[in-house]
Amino acid sequence: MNAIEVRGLRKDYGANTAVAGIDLHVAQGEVFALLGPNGAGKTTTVEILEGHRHRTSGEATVLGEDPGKAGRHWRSRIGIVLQTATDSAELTVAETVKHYAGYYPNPRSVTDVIDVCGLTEKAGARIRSLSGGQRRRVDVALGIVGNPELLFLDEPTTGFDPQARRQFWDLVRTLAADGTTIVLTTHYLDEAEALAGRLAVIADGRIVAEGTPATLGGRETAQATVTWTDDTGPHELRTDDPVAAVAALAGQNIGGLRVHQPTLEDVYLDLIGAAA
Ligand SMILES: Nc1ncnc2c1ncn2[C@@H]1O[C@H](COP(=O)(O)OP(=O)(O)OP(=O)(O)O)[C@@H](O)[C@H]1O
Repeated sequence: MNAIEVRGLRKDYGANTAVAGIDLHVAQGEVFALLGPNGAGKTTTVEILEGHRHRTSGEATVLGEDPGKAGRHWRSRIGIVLQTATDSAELTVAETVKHYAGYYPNPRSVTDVIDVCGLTEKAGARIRSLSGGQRRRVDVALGIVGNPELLFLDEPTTGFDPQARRQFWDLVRTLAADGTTIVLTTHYLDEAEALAGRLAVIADGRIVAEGTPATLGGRETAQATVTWTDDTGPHELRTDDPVAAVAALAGQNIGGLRVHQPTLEDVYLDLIGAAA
């Protein structure tokens, strides 16, 4: 059974359509990323799946239940890390995590959660004394302390330094290896590429492409660009066969040889541009 099944999902705010009929599924144990520009409908979609917003129409099943009707037990099986940070500023990190653990029937060990989120040194520090990135880690700790089967991460690494981002990626991989299904929204293409098994791009409330990071938008068959310079000047060649193009240059007096395969970001920007 899939962790998430969505058919024809739609959300209107008055005359404004935020989600315009989305079909998607997320398999159990999968890391699935939702990409898209500001206002595309990612948060609305995810909040409907979390049971925090009502849909206008369409069908949604999350862990076997309709998120619009599911109750407390269902909620305890889901972890959520929202964009907005927690604010229990006077409590310490350990107190906050312990407090949240109390809401769940089957919580993880508070010490383990603090450790896996890289907060051990800050366990006794008050939340208000933490940096932005450290607070974000507390948000993640609160999202996973209930030992969720399904974890929603909404732009989880915004404000992280590069090292913290890598550590967070390791944490997501650890959770995924334990069998947690993860739905990630992000604006970082490298993050989606590093973590997601599959991803979908939303623009204007619709899914405009879906695939693996390697195949999204025809990336694996897209042309490469070979550039080089010789004594007549710079050259650029778009080709399906960059190996043959480079081989043809062997033995010639050239410099600055480069082969550029489209990155996930190139493909994404093309998709978004085409949808606009
Ligand atoms: N409560 C609301 N009332 C009216 N319109 C809303 C409401 N929430 C979202 N919208 C509109 O729905 C659309 C989709 O918003 P949403 O927050 O889902 O986008 P997003 O893809 O998550 O964007 P971002 O990357 O900026 O977080 C936007 O046009 C937004 O203005």
